Amino acid sequence: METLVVDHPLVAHKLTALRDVRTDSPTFRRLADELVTLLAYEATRDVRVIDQTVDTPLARAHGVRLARPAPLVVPILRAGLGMLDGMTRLLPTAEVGFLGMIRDESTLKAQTYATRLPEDLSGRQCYVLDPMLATGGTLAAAVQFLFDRGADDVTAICLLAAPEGIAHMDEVFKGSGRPVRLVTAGLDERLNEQGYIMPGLGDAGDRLYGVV
Ligand SMILES: O=P(O)(O)OC[C@H]1O[C@H](OP(=O)(O)OP(=O)(O)O)[C@H](O)[C@@H]1O
Ligand SMILES: O=c1cc[nH]c(=O)[nH]1
Ligand SMILES: [Mg+2]
Repeated sequence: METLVVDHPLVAHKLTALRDVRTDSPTFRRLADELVTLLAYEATRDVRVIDQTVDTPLARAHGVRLARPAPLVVPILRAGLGMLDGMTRLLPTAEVGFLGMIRDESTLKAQTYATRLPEDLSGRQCYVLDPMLATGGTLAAAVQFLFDRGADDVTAICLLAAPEGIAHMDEVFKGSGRPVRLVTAGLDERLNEQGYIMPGLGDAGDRLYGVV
């Protein structure tokens, strides 16, 4: 998987604050929101545009506008919802589809419990939002779901990733002929025995929305 770890002091500063066990839920939400906007700037570098001219008060200028169909942003519930506003602030004309997925904490297998997306995703650029790429089971299932509906261009935006998750994505999608990109604020060392990213930031969904 083509992976970009965004190397920027503001991203590193916000990620450090996000990791801090003392960061409360309102602050965690704000930091996740700010971080995704910075990551989205890099993740949308290849967003499709078409030429357009515009009349300034002085003359005609050549520019671009976003191509159609509009990009599709797909937050993975629940934790990915914490990244949606930051993403659509940068890409206000994007459409939004929803995938509800949960990882069984004993088997670490991902289960899909909700889907609300267009049936046909041919020709759509898709941006998957999920703060954590741990074993990669969740992201692999999400990307496969989008491919099955015809998407051929998928970029995942994650706040943190583990090497095991990236390796899993490489394994699942190698030779698929459909490239998957990852843009992340940090690539951590490893997973622990419970499948948590180390040093990580804990359970992103719980830190955003409370322990369930
Ligand atoms: O790479 P994986 O090993 O599959 O783990 C990552 C997934 O786990 C977390 O979701 P969780 O299952 O905790 O659901 P939640 O967002 O409702 O908290 C996280 O937001 C990812 O979706
Ligand atoms: O570290 C992890 C791994 C999976 N899900 C999380 O929220 N955090
Ligand atoms: Mg969770």
